[in-house]
Formats: sequence, structure tokens, C-alpha cells
Amino acid sequence: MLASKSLRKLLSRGYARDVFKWSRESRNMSHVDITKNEEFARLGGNYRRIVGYDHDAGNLSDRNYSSHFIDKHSEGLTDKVLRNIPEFVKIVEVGPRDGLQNEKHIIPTSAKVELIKMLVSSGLQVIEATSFVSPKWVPQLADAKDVMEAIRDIKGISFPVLTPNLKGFEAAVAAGAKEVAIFPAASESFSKANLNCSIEDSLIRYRDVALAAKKLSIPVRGYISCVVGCPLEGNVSPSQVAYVAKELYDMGCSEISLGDTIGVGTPGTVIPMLKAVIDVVPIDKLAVHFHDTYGQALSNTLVSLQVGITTVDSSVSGLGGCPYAKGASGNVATEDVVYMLNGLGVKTNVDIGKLILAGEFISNHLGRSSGSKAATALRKVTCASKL
Ligand SMILES: CC(C)(COP(=O)([O-])OP(=O)([O-])OC[C@H]1O[C@@H](n2cnc3c(N)ncnc32)[C@H](O)[C@@H]1OP(=O)([O-])[O-])[C@@H](O)C(=O)NCCC(=O)NCCSC(=O)C[C@@](C)(O)CC(=O)[O-]
Repeated sequence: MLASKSLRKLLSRGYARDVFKWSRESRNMSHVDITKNEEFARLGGNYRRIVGYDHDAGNLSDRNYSSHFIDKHSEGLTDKVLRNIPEFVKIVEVGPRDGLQNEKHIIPTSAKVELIKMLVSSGLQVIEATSFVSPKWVPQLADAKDVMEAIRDIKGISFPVLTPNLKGFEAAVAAGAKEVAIFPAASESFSKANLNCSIEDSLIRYRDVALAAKKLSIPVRGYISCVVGCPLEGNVSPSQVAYVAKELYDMGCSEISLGDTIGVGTPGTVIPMLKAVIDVVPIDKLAVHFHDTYGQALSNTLVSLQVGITTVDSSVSGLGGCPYAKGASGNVATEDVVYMLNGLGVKTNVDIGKLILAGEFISNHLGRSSGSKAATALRKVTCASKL
């Protein structure tokens, strides 16, 4: 009786993953467990979940069709395929930085701040706000200080910022940054294009930043660009990525984000790269950062979760690109990642409806449609249901 009550509760809340876990645990059937399984099948072993949100702005609905059709025929396979998928994924939203750094036109500070506030209200806990880089190199983010000033009073959210050297670090700290990110490349040519120095010289600079940050107890996130391919050199070897990752780990980075800067990776190249890095850096320190140039970002995200990664970078509306990686498209869209994770029953604490509104806000501002397939589809469903 207790079992069926808690199961009903889980199902009514749409916690597909909890039900999945519960059903997995109950597979070694004892007498009591058999009752549980029968109850499970009766209550919704084969179900889909539809959640509706009502928002003042636009009556946006989130329809999340769960991919868990859990019954006795499919549970073994589901277990096999999704065994390592975590129960919670931390999303690092990079839209305001990676997303906007490459825009042709300068976006007003007020629009950037409004976007950040909308992202905060969607439940995102980590939002990369801006970069303290040379304004000559990246004029789009020359207002970094003003952005930080405008979000200074928002409590309980991490707003990491990019710092390419001590000058940037000092400016970031003066502007109130509580977390910074450094960003070497795994490819020599890309390092020269992006940072105007070799990989080794960039690591020397970043050691200085890491040391200064340590003195102030400021966490440092490390990015590695070009982890599977470089726009100038082509393939990048997993061992080279592992080398840079270990350097970042040794200098004290709290997290290391592996960036497929030009979006050329597939699960076939991402898995060997992850393997090489996991051999030298603990997996719980790693994050993945996929661009979607070749439409591989979600597949790459999924295999990374299967491998055991639990932190994923993404960009609302799929904004983005790197000024030094011509032709590379935006990051995987946060809406698409959240839609997939919802379908897997993985928690993110992100309200997809509010996230879509944030994406619409910035897309409207930029005068183009959303780069998120999930957001576009969900918007159509809502419009159609109004007819
Ligand atoms: C690294 C530098 C600064 C070297 O740039 P440089 O030209 O070699 O540096 P410099 O030391 O010779 O200085 C040149 C000028 O820049 C100034 N300067 C120097 N540093 C700063 C600073 N921090 N803030 C503000 N100003 C700065 C410095 O004061 C000087 O000013 P001037 O005397 O000519 O008036 C430059 O190359 C730079 O800013 N690069 C930034 C590149 C960048 O932001 N790229 C995009 C982000 S990386 C990315 O998107 C990939 C990632 C992370 O998302 C992962 C993925 O997608 O895979």
C-alpha cells in the first residue's frame, strides 16, 4: 500500500527517472516487489507525460513527452542504455558570453542584463555573464564592467566571467566577479589566433591568474578550446587535450570544460577524447561544451552523460560562436538540452517555459528566429492549440 502510494506520487509529479530507478531496484523480485511491479504496470508502466505551464507572457506551454515507456519488455534495454545517466545535470548557461561575443552589432548593456535576469528566473544557477578580454579583440563585450554592476545584487547565482590574463582578472575582481574562467586551446594555431600566444605561454599566464584567484578564494573554471578539431589544423589528438586538461587541473581549476569550439565532433571522436581526459582528471571535475555546427551537439551531450559527465554548457536559443573560429555555429541550445533531459527524467531545476521566454527575448532583440528546435516546436504546438 505504501509502495503504491509513493509510486502514484512519483508518477503524478512526472518523476520518470525516480520511477525508473524504483522499477530498476525492484527488478530482483521478492514477493513484495512483484506486487510493486504489478502496481507499476497498472499505474503507468507505459505512459507519457504532458506538463503545461501558464505564463503571463504568451501562455507558453511545455509539453514534454517522456521517452520512458517503462514496461517489463523495455526496462532491461532502458537500463542498459541509460545506466550511467545522472539524476541531476548542472547546466552552465553561456549565452550572455559565448552567445553574444560574436554578434555583428553591439547589443546594448540593458538587453544583456535583461537576458541574464530572465535566465536567472528560469532557474539556471550558473550563468557566464561576460568576458574581461581586450575590447579591441572582442568589442561586443566591452561593457563587461557595466554588466557586472547591473547584476551585482542578484544573490545565489554564479556569474563566472572569462579572464585571459592578470589584467582581465584584476578588472573582473574589481567589477565584483566571484568566479572566473581561463581558456587555453588544445591546438597551437588556435591558441595563436585566439590568444595571440602559444599554448605554453597561455598556460604560464593562466598559472598567474589561478594563483591570484587562489589568494582570494575565487574558483577558476578552465576551458579547453578545440578538443576534437581545430579550424586551422584539423584533427586534434586526445592526448594533447589530456595534456592541457591535466595542466589546468594541476593549477587548481575547480572545473574543466571541454569545448568542441567548431562543432565537428561526433560521438566517435568525443568518446576517445573523454577517455584520454578522464585518465588524468577526475570525471566529476569535467564539463562538456558542444557547438552545433554539424548538428552533433545533442548526441555528443548524451554520450558524455553516458560516460559519466554531469555538467553541460549550453546557450539559450543556440546563440553563439567564436570570433576566431569562422563558420562555427552556436552552442547547443539550452532549451534542447533541457527538453532532452526532461525526457530522460533527469533533473535540472530549469523551467523550460521561462527559458523559452528568455530565448524569445534575445532572438527578437537580434531580429532572428530561435536556434533551438525544441523552443521552435513547443511554440508551434502552443500556437496550434490556440486555433
Ligand atoms: C589575450 C589577449 C588580451 C592578448 O592580446 P594581445 O594583443 O596579445 O595583448 P597585449 O598584452 O599585447 O595587449 C594589447 C592591448 O590589449 C589590452 N589588454 C590586454 N589584456 C586585456 C584585458 N584582459 N582586458 C582589457 N584589455 C586588455 C592591453 O592593455 C593593450 O592595450 P593597448 O595598450 O593597445 O591600448 C587578447 O588576445 C584577447 O583579449 N583575446 C580574447 C579572445 C577571446 O575572448 N576569444 C573568445 C573567447 S574563447 C571561446 O569562445 C572558446 C570557448 C571558451 O567558448 C570554448 C569553446 O567554445 O570551445
